[in-house]
Amino acid sequence: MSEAVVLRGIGRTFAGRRPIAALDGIDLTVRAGEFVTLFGPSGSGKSTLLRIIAGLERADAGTVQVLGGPPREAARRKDIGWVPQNAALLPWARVRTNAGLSALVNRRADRSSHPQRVPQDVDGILAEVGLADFADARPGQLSGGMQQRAALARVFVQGAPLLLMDEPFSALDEITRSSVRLQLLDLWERHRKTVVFVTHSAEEAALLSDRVIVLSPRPGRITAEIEVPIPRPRADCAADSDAVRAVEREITAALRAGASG
Ligand SMILES: Nc1ncnc2c1ncn2[C@@H]1O[C@H](COP(=O)(O)OP(=O)(O)OP(=O)(O)O)[C@@H](O)[C@H]1O
Repeated sequence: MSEAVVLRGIGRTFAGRRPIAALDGIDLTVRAGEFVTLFGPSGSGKSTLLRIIAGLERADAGTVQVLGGPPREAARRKDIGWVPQNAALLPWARVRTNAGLSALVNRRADRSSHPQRVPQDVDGILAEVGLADFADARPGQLSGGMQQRAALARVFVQGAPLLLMDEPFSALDEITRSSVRLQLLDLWERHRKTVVFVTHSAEEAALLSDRVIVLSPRPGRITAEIEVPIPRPRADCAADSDAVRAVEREITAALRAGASG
């Protein structure tokens, strides 16, 4: 399948005494294996859109197709992995258990075979995120950055073809954040899952993404789509290469133009 997510005319208004129009007329196709970032001001509906793709929130208008069907079907098949802002690891379980848990639970919950979901080797992925020596540690023994790397390992072990990440690094300090970001870049370039990512960092969006979708202030509408032409693998171009800086400037300019238009 070449299209992982297809959104057509998506709108969402939250009811209330003063209804809040969060999203309006969103048309977006995410190709299988693409890394797409949603970028926009606070309140532009990024999390709402991610939740609609995950099947956690309904759209009032438009249609949503995820992996060829309704989002809830994909979620029921455990074909969607979610990375939240906080690592949300089980404090009493070792890192290896945490990383393997969702894959194990999914296997038990649903024994039918889903060719798109390929659970990965736990220790192999922990090694890829640099946690091989901490597989037997408990989350409390890890730094914040290491905990978030364990959360990344967990979602890659799960083997879901579509990963949704809602500001996964926003709670980290800047130095830790740039190192975990490179870890995700490396992991993604090896595994090439479809990712829809939300961030407030133009630098992060430029470094990680194939394409950046810029949203206007509320109600969120797509005001720009920026293809990132930086060749992969990108680990060597680190955060301060001229190519990343140029894309970062383009994203920031598009955000400003969308906010004023
Ligand atoms: N359950 C809800 N009930 C009422 N209003 C909501 C609900 N969820 C979101 N909203 C409103 O919808 C708008 C979009 O929210 P959303 O969290 O999707 O934006 P965002 O772009 O992710 O923001 P941020 O960057 O600050 O996380 C906001 O004005 C928010 O207050």
